[in-house]
Amino acid sequence: MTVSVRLDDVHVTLGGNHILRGVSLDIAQGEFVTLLGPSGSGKSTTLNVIGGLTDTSGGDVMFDTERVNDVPPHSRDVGVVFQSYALFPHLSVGENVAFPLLTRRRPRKERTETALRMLELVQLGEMADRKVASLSGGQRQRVAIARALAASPRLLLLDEPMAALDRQLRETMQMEIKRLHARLGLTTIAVTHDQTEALTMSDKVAIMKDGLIEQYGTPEDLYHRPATRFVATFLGEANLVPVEGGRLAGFGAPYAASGTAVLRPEDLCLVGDGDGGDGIDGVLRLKVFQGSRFRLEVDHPEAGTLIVSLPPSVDASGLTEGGKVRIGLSHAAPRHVIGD
Ligand SMILES: Nc1ncnc2c1ncn2[C@@H]1O[C@H](COP(=O)(O)OP(=O)(O)OP(=O)(O)O)[C@@H](O)[C@H]1O
Repeated sequence: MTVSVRLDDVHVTLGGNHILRGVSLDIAQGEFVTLLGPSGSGKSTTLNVIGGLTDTSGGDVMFDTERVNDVPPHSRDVGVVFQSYALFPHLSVGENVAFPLLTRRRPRKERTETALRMLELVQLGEMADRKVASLSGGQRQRVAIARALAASPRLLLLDEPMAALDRQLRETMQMEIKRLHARLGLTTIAVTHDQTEALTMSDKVAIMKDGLIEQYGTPEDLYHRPATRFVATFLGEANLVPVEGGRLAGFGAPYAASGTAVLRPEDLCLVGDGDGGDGIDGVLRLKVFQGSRFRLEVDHPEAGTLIVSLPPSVDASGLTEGGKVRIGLSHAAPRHVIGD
């Protein structure tokens, strides 16, 4: 059975430094949650607190209704995959996967059968007898996941599991881990500093900054309704445009609240000459074709430098750097404002 996890006002002090300063987090049974944030924000420390590798100096760590602060790591039933994979190079793939069962003194037959089942789960069923040293990075990562799952943990923790892989392999593995999660329904908590990875894999994302959770929600929530400037700019590209007197600076569009409007590049569009006056004239500073979109940077005296995303099918041949470009708000643009 998998568990729900709750952190309630968790504090951690290491080497005299206050590293976690009151982290609270609610993770439902079967959810995939990612801790995302810049280097040093406390992501790994939070994961280690959940796994029992780091002691708390305050607050509660709950698995379902059980307080686990004083439960040692090996008694928490947690599977962990580290960035380094930490596999044993002198053992075969199958022996690596079976290792957690060996330490639990399970009989040989059960160890071999479970290892094979776990390897099939990560599509390495044929590789049980191979030496770890002969595997690619992506295969090693799968072995590490199979090993973490072998002892039927109640919870899976992934600490930057994709960091050592190249980009293409990382994207493949993100989808594989997501499929595996959908199949097993095991509560999973991952750490990453890669925002695309967080958005791709997670039911919910916790954005961390300076030992605190800045915002916790679904990827859509965080992207469309960031609570702070930090979240708006950390997760994807954002245009932060002032709203003064109920009007969006430059554009003049009416807004219900004052503060700073968050406009994603895809919330802006080109306005043609025939579309009437609903647009602002800016100067095109940069035009880049990125395959899935054109990315424009447009300077406007009141709205600032705006990043605009256009579909790749748009005829952009008439847009020249240094020339004038008229842009407006797309119909679907949300009117989201953050207070200052
Ligand atoms: N054992 C320790 N003693 C003292 N300070 C520590 C210790 N472990 C971590 N820290 C500090 O705690 C802070 C948070 O570290 P943590 O590893 O949790 O951050 P992170 O968000 O996972 O960063 P990264 O993405 O770089 O791994 C950092 O400033 C780090 O230097």
